[in-house]
Amino acid sequence: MVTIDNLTVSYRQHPALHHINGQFVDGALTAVIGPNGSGKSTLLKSIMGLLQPSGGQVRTNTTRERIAYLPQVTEIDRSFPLQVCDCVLLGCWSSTGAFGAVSATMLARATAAIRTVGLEGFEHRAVGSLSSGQFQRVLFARLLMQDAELILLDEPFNAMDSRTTAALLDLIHQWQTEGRTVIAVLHDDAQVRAHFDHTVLLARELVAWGPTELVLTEPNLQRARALAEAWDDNADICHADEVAA
Ligand SMILES: Nc1ncnc2c1ncn2[C@@H]1O[C@H](COP(=O)(O)OP(=O)(O)OP(=O)(O)O)[C@@H](O)[C@H]1O
Repeated sequence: MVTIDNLTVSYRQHPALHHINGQFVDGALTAVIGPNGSGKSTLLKSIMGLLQPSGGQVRTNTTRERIAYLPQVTEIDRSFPLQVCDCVLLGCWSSTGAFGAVSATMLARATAAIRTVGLEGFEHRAVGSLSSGQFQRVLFARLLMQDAELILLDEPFNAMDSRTTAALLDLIHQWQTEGRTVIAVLHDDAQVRAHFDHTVLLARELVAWGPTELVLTEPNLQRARALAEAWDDNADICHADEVAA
């Protein structure tokens, strides 16, 4: 469903991803891991089409409407006055449109999604009044509404307690049984080993991609750390991969 083809993505001509190649397994749970600044979020944003490659391409055989993307919680502004139920209903935005009416069926689905993530009774709470764990559950309920084939999650368990993490991991496994493809940026190796069959290990370049037990080896992890430490953020700009004007 998603093929990465010699992908280079740069910010101000400094590559955050450099000549990445690989294919995500359809219907699998794949973790994307690597040291800080290794290009994990950049990969997800590139798959979502939010960033323009400076070289290569991302190929997906699904439509944009069937891809769901959950950014890092720090990138989401929840200061606007929105109730939990309305926030969850935004998940079916592609079928209602910006000003479309919400049908009784959609409302029932939203209520069911809120129940599934353990937030029954919170339907009319303002999202700004929720704890970060409760808000993450709301965002997962919104993902449930989207009925996506491909789900991209950027550090979904960051700062979540173990109960919330376990509940959200259950949902991710449920998505897998429904045949959905999940790609998640994660930091916890033990969690990846326990729950994700496939792993992509990045350090701006690709260190390893394949079955988790073959990727998360000490030599691979050491190589990723060494590459990250050797990286110079103030290096000269890279002209080699400039997009032809
Ligand atoms: N909008 C931007 N403008 C300039 N540089 C950026 C931008 N976004 C990311 N970068 C840089 O690109 C590199 C890769 O960033 P990215 O966020 O993809 O890494 P990451 O692996 O997700 O990091 P982390 O684990 O810390 O979240 C970093 O050096 C980062 O500073």
